[in-house]
Amino acid sequence: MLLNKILNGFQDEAVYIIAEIGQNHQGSLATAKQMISEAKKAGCHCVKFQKSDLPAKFTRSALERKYVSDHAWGKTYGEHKEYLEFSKDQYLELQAYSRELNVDFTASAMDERSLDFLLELNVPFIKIGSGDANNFPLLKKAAGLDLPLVISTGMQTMTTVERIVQIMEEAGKHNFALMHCVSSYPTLPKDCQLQTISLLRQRFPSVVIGYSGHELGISISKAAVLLGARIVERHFTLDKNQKGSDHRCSLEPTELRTLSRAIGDFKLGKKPLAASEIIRTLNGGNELAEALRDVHDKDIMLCELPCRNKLGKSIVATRNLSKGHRLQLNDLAIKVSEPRGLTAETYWDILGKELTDSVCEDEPITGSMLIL
Ligand SMILES: CC(=O)N[C@H](C=O)[C@@H](O)[C@H](O)[C@H](O)COP(=O)(O)O
Ligand SMILES: C=C(OP(=O)(O)O)C(=O)O
Repeated sequence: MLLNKILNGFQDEAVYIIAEIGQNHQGSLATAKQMISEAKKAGCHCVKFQKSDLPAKFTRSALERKYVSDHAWGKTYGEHKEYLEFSKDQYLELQAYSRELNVDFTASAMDERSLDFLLELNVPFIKIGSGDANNFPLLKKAAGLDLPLVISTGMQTMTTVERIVQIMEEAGKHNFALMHCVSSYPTLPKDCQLQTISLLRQRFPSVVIGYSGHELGISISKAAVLLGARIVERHFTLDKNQKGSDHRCSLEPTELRTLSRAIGDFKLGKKPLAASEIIRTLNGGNELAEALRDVHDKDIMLCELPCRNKLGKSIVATRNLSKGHRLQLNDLAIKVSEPRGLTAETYWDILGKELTDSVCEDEPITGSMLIL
C-alpha cells in the first residue's frame, strides 16, 4: 500500500489520495459501489466510508433530537444516521468489490466499537476524523495497533494536536499521519488556513502531514500538496446537487480525476514551495492567496463552531452517579451529547474529581458538577 511507503519515508514525491465517500452514498449499496468504481477510475488510491455504532457514538438524547434539515434522512438525528449506516454484510460486500478493483478500502472509526468493527474487517489503515481528534481514549486504543492511522485535526487547538502526538509517542507509534482540516462545509478560502500544513510540518518534523479539505473546487487541495501535504482526502459525490450535508463541498468524478492527474504531474521533492511560487505555479488569484495567508497558531475557528456544536464529543456518565462520588475511568464515556458537556480532551484531567451533583447514565458531565 502506497500509504505505508509514505509513512515509512520511502516516497517523498508520492501523494496518497483518499476519496471520502462518507455518507454521500445516500444509504444505497448500489450507489456506494458505483462511487467506488468512479473513484478508482478518477485515480484515487483509497475509498473511505464513515463507520459509527450509534449508541456508542451518540447519547440517547442526541439520537432522539429532531433533525430539521433539507439534508435529513429521518425525523430524528438517530433515524437520519441509521438510514446512512451500512451493516457488516454490506461492508464486506463493499470491501470485496474494492479488492476486485484494486483500490484500498477503509472507514473512519467514529467510536471504540466501530474501531473493533473495522479491525475485524481487516482494513489497511484506520482514519480518525476530526470529531474524535480529542477522543484520547480512542486514540490511545488505536495507537496500540500495528495498523497505520490517519488523524484529522479539524476543530482542535495546537495543544490538542500536541497531546495527540504525545499519545502516539507514548505508545511507540510511528506509522501515523496528521491531516490539516477545517471542519466547515464548505470551507471558504479565507478559512482554509493552508499554512497550518507548514506549521504542523515544522512542529512535528518526523510526522507525515496531509490535508482533508472541505472547500469548493480543487485549486486549494493542489496548493496543499505543493505546501507539503502527502495525503489528500476529499469528499466524493456523483452529483453535488443531491440531498445530503456533504455533497456541495465534494468533488464530482471529473474534478477528482483532474485533481489526481494534476497531483501526479507535480515534481515534488522534500522541500515545499513558498506561497508566492504556489500562486504562480497554479495561476491562482485572490482566493488562493487568502487560503495561503500566514498562520501563526492553530485554534478552533469560528466557522467550525456549527460542526463542533453538532458533532463535537463530550464526557458523559456510563452509569448513574451520586453527588459526592469521585470520578473513575469506568464512570466515563465520550460521546456526541445533547446538551453538550465537558469537552472530550478533559477526560483524563477530571479523574478523581468529586461530583457536586448526581448525574444519570448517558448524560453529560459539566464543569459546574465538579469540585475542581
Ligand atoms: C466532523 C465530521 O464527522 N465530519 C464528517 C466528515 O467530513 C462529515 O461527513 C459529517 O459526517 C457530515 O457532515 C454530517 O452531516 P449530517 O449531520 O447531515 O449527517
Ligand atoms: C470526519 C472525518 O474526516 P475529517 O475530519 O477529515 O473531515 C472522517 O473521516 O470521518
